[in-house]
Amino acid sequence: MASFVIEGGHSLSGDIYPQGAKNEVLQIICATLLTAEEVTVHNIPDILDVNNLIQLMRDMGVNVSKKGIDTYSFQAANVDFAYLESDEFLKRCSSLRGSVMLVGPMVARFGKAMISKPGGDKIGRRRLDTHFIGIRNLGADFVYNERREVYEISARQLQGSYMLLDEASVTGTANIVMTAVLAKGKTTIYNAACEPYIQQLCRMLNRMGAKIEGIASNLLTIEGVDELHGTDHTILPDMIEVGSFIGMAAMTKSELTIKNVSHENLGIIPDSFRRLGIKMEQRGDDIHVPAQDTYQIESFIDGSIMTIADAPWPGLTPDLLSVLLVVATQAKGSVLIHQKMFESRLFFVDKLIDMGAQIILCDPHRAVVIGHNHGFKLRGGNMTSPDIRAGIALLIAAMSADGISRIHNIEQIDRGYQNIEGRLNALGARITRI
Ligand SMILES: CC(=O)N[C@H]1[C@@H](OP(=O)(O)OP(=O)(O)OC[C@H]2O[C@@H](n3ccc(=O)[nH]c3=O)[C@H](O)[C@@H]2O)O[C@H](CO)[C@@H](O)[C@@H]1O
Ligand SMILES: C=C(OP(=O)(O)O)C(=O)O
Repeated sequence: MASFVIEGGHSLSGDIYPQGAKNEVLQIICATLLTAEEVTVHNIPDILDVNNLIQLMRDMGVNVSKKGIDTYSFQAANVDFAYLESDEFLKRCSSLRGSVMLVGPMVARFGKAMISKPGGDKIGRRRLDTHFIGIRNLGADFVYNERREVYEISARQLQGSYMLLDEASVTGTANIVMTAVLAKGKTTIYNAACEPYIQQLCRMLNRMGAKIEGIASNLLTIEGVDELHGTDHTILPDMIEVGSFIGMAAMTKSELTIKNVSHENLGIIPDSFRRLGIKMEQRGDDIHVPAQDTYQIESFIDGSIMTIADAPWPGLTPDLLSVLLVVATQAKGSVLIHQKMFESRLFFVDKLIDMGAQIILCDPHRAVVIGHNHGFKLRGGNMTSPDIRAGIALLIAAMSADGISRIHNIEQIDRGYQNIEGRLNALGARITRI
């Protein structure tokens, strides 16, 4: 288990480029299984989850070539079915959440797939009902193999269907879309997730020959086609990284320019930070955050205390609530952070409380933060990162704190943030990996 040692109290300054979006690239790589032709993907981040998925694709028999610093091509002319039956495959799948999205493309193109419990953050229950029900609606059979603790999925002829999803699941929608593109006839998915990740996936599939309408809405219509072709695709900048950098700048009183953010795909993210009083300016496609001595949390128009809550897109992504929470600890004023989707994502606040933050954890979903207005600095601490976004939030806390902090289990951060210490040290941070 690697750790970061952080010397707090240093401001940052300069330009930072967000990496490609982790949650988009996981979908896109899985989708390359839908064609025997070559698919080239640009702006792939060099992060643990993605590298694990690329290795998994290679082990499955996909021809993967590195074409440039962040460009890979994938050609799934053949897939090694013996490997898919192996314990090794199932073990690898259980190390990352994104592996669940292999099911849709495998069933659609080859008529069979296997799935064990996928990995990812341990942030509460993460059910797969939406995936299973949706893919079953298209005609696939799921059989549970008790001995191996896996589902074996098979389909002879997938048939398009109407479905109303029980929730707007991001990976669930991606999986169903990837199954439906090769099913016979028309599929309608209502209450579909519509994050930029899904929009990007649908646009790429259309370039491959799929017929998807309703992109960016929660009503997708898919006319099945017989086969798909190769294409080129560029991953969007990671909106969660963009938000993390906005919060980091405010918390460490830094002046940062976040470059090439793809503003039109950030949705409500910049405004959510503005509600905490953080000033920022859009300059072309960059976001400039000036150094700020203070930022004051807004109240609602009726004067009541601000609530920041997650919601399915175009609502606020749950993946930024940990960062917003940590940033609020040094704001002026109070805010209720309401994490509606996940039930174990707020427990990391104990560590912030140890560092001197004023937070009341009301229940597993809600925390009230009373900001210090920079009047009292957090104290450096010794902590373990429980999940990827708590990890980056703790890193931000440590960078703003007095003294030295240690964060253990930083593999959680490495899952989704590329060379984070190198990029932040170049701006003035003092972070050492040990
Ligand atoms: C690899 C990947 O892409 N992971 C992302 C994906 O995970 P993932 O696709 O696994 O998450 P889902 O969208 O399925 O659901 C996330 C959680 O929210 C709950 N839920 C979801 C929709 C809804 O309308 N109501 C509701 O309560 C679900 O029960 C679940 O507990 O989307 C999550 C929600 O944006 C993000 O946190 C993850 O980073
Ligand atoms: C929860 C996340 O990732 P995963 O779904 O891969 O666990 C995340 O990216 O914040």
